This record gives sequence, C-alpha cells and structure tokens, in this order.
Amino acid sequence: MNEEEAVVRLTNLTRSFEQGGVRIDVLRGVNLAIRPGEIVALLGPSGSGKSTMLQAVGLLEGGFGGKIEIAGIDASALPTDGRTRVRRENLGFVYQFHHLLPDFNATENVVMPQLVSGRHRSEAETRAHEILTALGLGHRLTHRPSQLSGGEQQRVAVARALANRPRLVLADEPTGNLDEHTADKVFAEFLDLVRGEGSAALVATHNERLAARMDRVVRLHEGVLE
Ligand SMILES: Nc1ncnc2c1ncn2[C@@H]1O[C@H](COP(=O)(O)OP(=O)(O)OP(=O)(O)O)[C@@H](O)[C@H]1O
Repeated sequence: MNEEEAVVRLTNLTRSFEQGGVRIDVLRGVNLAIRPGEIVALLGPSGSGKSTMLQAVGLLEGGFGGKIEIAGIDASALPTDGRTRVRRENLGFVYQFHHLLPDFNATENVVMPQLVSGRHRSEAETRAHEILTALGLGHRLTHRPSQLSGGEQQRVAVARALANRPRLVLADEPTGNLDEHTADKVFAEFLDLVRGEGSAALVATHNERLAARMDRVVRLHEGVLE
C-alpha cells in the first residue's frame, strides 16, 4: 500500500497515563494502515487500550506520541481547528451508547452533523431519510430517541455516523449495549451499510463472532498490535 492509499495510517502511536504517581504505557508503538473501504476489527481484552486507540484516530484528544495520518494528512501535527476540520471531513463515530440528542427526532439527529458540515437543510433531510430508510427506520423518522427501542436508537446512531459519507467510521462496541439477537441484526445492517457506502471502518469489540464478519482482525496485546 502506498502513502496515498491509506485512509488512516498510524506510525509508532504511543499513549501513557499517569495515575497516583504510577505510569501506565497503554499504547507502546502501534502501527496500522487501513485501505479505503476496508473494515477492520480491533480486538483486545478489557483495558488493553482499544478505546484509547479509537480516541487517537478520532483526533478527539491530544497526548499521543507518533504519527496519525488521515487520508494522507498528518493530523498529529495540526492545531485543534485543523484537527476538527480533518475529523468533520473524514470521520464518523458510533459508540456503545447512542448519544443521540434527546429533544430531537430521528431525522433531526441525522440532519444535525450535516448542517454542521455545511450541507443545506433540504439536502440533509433527503439524505437522512434515505439512510434511515435503508436501516429499516422509514416508519420512525419523527420519533424521538425515548420513543425508540434500543436497536432502533442504535440504528439512528449508525445513520448519523454515515450521514456525511465519511471515509472512515470509528465504532466502539457499536452493538455492545444490545441483546445478542438484536446486536447481530443491527451489526449485520451496520456492515451492509458501511460496505454499500464504500466507507472504511475500525470497530473495537470483544466479540470474536462479530469480528469474524469483518475484512481483517487486529489484536491489541501489551500495547502493540499483533
Ligand atoms: N484518562 C485516563 N486516565 C488514566 N488512565 C486511563 C485513562 N483513560 C484510559 N486509561 C487506562 O488505559 C487503559 C486502557 O483503557 P481503554 O479504555 O482504552 O481500554 P479498552 O481496551 O477500550 O477497554 P474496554 O474493552 O474495557 O472498554 C486502562 O487501563 C485505563 O484504565
């Protein structure tokens, strides 16, 4: 893979935390490159640093050593506003808990990030309806999160993450809060949608079964990928 090809390229990524005078080296030199459209499972035991790694790639926090390139841009070298722009233009996020805005309905939750990115409202609404319908929520467009089931809430969160057609979706246990049957269904829909949109994804999970459905599996062990 040449430099231009990677959606994300991590080179010697490190992160340490200090707590009560004790230093923990969570990431000790992580290297990873993800191709456009490639869906990668990130496995590792609890506390191995999966969320920390996603935070690094998501440009959500500082304090990391090494290099984080997103779509060929060295984001680790950018000031905060530059990182925000790279994040908005390239990344979508799905978390274990949906983090939807409680006072806004499903459509509005999916419209919001598009408005922030400068899309016109009518276009954003069309896109929200298209993507929510693709996820089987055509009959739930005006429901608020509290009026939706857990699986439906998580589908709205998936729609929100994909709304801006991100090059890379970052997902942290995206179905970890759902029962097994619903998790399997929502996860299959998530994968279909990501594949259909041609986005790449990095998905942290404990679930080997879900991991096996992705294109590649990487494992965090003692601060490095194996
Ligand atoms: N802000 C912080 N301050 C101190 N330690 C932290 C901080 N954030 C994370 N850690 C530590 O870093 C380690 C990795 O945490 P992280 O949440 O990345 O693991 P994880 O693999 O995502 O775990 P899980 O699967 O349980 O979600 C843990 O030991 C955690 O306690």
